Amino acid sequence: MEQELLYPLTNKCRFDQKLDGLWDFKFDRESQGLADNWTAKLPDPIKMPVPASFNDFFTDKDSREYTGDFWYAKRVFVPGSLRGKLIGLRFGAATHRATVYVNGQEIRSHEGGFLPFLADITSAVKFDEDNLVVLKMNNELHRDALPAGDTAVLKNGKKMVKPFFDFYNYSGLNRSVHLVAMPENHVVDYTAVSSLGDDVATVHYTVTTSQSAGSVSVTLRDENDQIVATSNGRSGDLVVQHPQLWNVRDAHLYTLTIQVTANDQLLDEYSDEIGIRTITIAGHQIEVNGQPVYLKGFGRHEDSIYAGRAFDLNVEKRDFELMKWMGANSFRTSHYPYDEEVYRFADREGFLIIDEVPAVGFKMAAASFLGGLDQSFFAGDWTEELYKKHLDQVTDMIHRDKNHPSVLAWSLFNEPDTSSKSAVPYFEKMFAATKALDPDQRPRTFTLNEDDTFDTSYCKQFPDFYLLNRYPGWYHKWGYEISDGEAGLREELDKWAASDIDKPVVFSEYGADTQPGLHKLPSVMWSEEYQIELLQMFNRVFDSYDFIRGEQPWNLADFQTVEGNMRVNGNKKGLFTRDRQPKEAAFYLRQRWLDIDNNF
Ligand SMILES: CCC[C@@H]1NC[C@@H](O)[C@H](O)[C@H]1C(=O)O
Repeated sequence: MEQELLYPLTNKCRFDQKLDGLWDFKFDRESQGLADNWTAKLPDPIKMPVPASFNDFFTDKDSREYTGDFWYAKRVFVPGSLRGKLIGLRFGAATHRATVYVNGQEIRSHEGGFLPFLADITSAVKFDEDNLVVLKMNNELHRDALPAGDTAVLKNGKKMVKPFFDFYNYSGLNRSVHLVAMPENHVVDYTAVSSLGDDVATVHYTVTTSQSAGSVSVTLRDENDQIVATSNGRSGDLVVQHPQLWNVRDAHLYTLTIQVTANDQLLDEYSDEIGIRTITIAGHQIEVNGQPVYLKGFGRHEDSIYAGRAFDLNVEKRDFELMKWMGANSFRTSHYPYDEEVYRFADREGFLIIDEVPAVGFKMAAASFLGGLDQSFFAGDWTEELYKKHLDQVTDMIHRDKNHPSVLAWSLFNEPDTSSKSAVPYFEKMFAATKALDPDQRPRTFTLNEDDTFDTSYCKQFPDFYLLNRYPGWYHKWGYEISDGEAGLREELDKWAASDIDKPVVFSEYGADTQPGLHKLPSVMWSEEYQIELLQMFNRVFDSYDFIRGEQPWNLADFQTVEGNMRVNGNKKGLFTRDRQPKEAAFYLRQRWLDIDNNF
């Protein structure tokens, strides 16, 4: 569990320099790098872009599919003007695990490929010189790690991942690396939680500093840079008269500035943008500022050609323009926390985010799709170790993202196997352990997969609202049989309706693989016409039940998956192609969403 997760910035007290660009890179097929002292020098390295997944740059399959240890190295100059500060390297994401060395000294390790971590290198750094930064990384999948899978050893001795999920195991330094410097006595973390009155808002804040010395003052400025509230102390209330509330697709942000001073000297300053809003679940309504909202959006992936899972500001900008064009107002960070820049986009654009940890593949049946076993995942002997990593990553996700107004809810699993009682103890522990992590007490949930229905799931008691992943018309009752698919879906929803459950239901996945440009009249599966027919079926069902409060088809865009006889170079359920151009269904769904008000 990380202590330092604040987003890096440069100001009169702090220094932040991105180390994006070409790093030295080398596979370590024999896992000999440590023994051969690669922490001092990578022998015969190649150049590798950062941020990027290494996989798709290569022209040979052994390199693209490489599984095991691999190394990065870069010489980093540290200016002498930073002397006396904490010097750190902040990694946005190292997928899936890394150990950091500086000038040959081991600094720290980190497990989890989708959340940041800070390596404090103060003790190892040489000022006004180049410093050798080296990472030893590994991208194997295991049942006791997130995301879940296996790593096989082929007869030729080469390793191969066997994911229990379908997105490609893109690996590497997928997000930016920053050289940062902060005062020894600095702001480590802050929280800001809003409550609303009659034309007034109160932002209750807390500030954590690395040392108890010094006094803290907090200022809040509006969009015209006018001070609207101030307070002193490491916790307190900022009272804002006539607040400009953050609303869905009508975002207003404030700048919160924290200063730490001693003897009239400024020790540290940290600023961030926050939104004044509340999130509540009221019966079967999801409410923002007490107003019901209807979620229109997507499951997504951080995925694009060339750099794989790398965060790419250009792709993110295009994705937001597409989502706005569609009339969307939300998305799920399926199936892992995204780069921080994504949440800042959503804060500015007024999008709601369901923030998800990579607790995906917790279902052996998924593995059986890939030739695995078919048993209850949570009966496995790996769950104790898995739980520790899972809780660690939920804790860090909430710690990192808790101050974003865009974050609506936390998704603690994607499609876990809850059709066996063996899941219940794990869920009881996880939901109990995470209840108090979010100062804003946002709802917690998980997606119920195809096999975990109203009748078969043993874990319906846990989520604050429901996310349903349902695939009639694609994975079963497909093609001409889709009418039975609709009937079956209605039968299940009738049970939800007849039950005493009074919580919102959001459809978080549904869709059909669609080959762009494939047309057939009458339709056939994989045709553009069929994708529209499937969406029309689901929309008829959504419009029949008032407790359905959101629709997020799978996926915004086509994305890369493992090879398989059910995949045509990736998952094609996108409403847009992988190069972000619309399929016919995008025009159909856009028309529907433009007619549905955000507060419907
Ligand atoms: C029936 C499971 C559907 C599955 N759900 C998780 C997503 O990550 C996959 O892409 C999606 C699919 O297979 O299209």
